[in-house]
Amino acid sequence: MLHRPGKELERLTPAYLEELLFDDIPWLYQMQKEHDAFAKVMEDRGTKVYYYEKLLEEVLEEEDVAKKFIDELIEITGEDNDRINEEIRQFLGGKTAEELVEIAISGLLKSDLDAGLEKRSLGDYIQRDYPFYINPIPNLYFTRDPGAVIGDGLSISKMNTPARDRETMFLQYVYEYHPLIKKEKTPLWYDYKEKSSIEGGDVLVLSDEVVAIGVSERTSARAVEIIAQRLFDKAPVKKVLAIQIPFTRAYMHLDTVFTMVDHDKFTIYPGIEKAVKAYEITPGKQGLLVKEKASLQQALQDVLKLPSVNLIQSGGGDPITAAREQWNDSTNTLAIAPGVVVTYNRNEASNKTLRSHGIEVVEIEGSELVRGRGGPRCMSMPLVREDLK
Ligand SMILES: NC(=[NH2+])NCCC[C@H](N)C(=O)O
Repeated sequence: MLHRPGKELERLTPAYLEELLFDDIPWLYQMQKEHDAFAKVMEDRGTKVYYYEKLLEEVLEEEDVAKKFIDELIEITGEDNDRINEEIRQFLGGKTAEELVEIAISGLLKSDLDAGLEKRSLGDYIQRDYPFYINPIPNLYFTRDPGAVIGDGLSISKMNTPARDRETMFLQYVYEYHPLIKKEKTPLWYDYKEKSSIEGGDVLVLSDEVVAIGVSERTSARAVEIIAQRLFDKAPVKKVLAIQIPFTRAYMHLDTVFTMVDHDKFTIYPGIEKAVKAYEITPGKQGLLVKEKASLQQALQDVLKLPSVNLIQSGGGDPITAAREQWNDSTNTLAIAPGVVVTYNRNEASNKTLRSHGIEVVEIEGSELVRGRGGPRCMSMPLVREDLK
């Protein structure tokens, strides 16, 4: 599942970059071209691509669902002013499903609504100096993060920052109402209304029995415990590998520094190797058993029952190149088959290293896409994985 970047990106201004988790403003026209090419690369390899916005639109064709959606949208984005909320409700109620989705993603400008509104209450006169009633959500094209399919179930993330909350609410609607997801057969591993945060960029399904989860700036140790217990109870998952990485913006999720590229090969940003800690979690008689492992490499060998694993360092051996390319998502590879990954073409040294280890590297252009700080893996959410055994 992908989301084609849209008007929400054009609502970024320097004043709101940080709050909206961006470092720069992309050029939308070019970005969409890059994104279309990304989708095509996957389709050419036999992947069926669904678009988040389309699925949501299909769900909102149903009048009752749209009504509930509008109520919830107002509840989570809402103003502290009942009359304005009522105006927003009326305004959104008159929109088609397609228009509603567009507003829910790209936001609602005060100026779109305010014309003709007569000021009555104190709250009408005094408002926060902010252009939106509903925020744009420019991070939606990182579909990896609001959820993760693990086994035959779905985890809907509790995001760490308010800037991304609404993305998970969309996923909840798709889960709840879209026939593509057979809800009765799809257990929910995590719910976006829970307290402890977990984001999909930290969830790496390593096999049908092993899931690695990053403990990071975005995902808490507590969330890992909660989801691990549920997976042990109801999924075929037997082991969870918790991988602790430094809590910092440059690598907000595990998949910005570490991804799986083949059955026994991983790529890792060398700048974090010393700081990484790995813990093996298994079900015990009274709760979870947690064991600290000697190294990440050892941990991977053990949990995957492999005689050896290869950690391929990104950046081609030079620390400056590695750090620069990590910032541009060299390590955020998307494996579309064992030993075949999609990456940005700009990360020349890292791509070359992957190739020298026998990995097939499918390059895409990403000069605009990269500005949101995410690569091919962040920009995709696998719904169904083939059985590779
Ligand atoms: N899976 C990922 N690494 N996603 C990257 C998300 C980047 C996004 N701007 C954020 O900070 O949330």
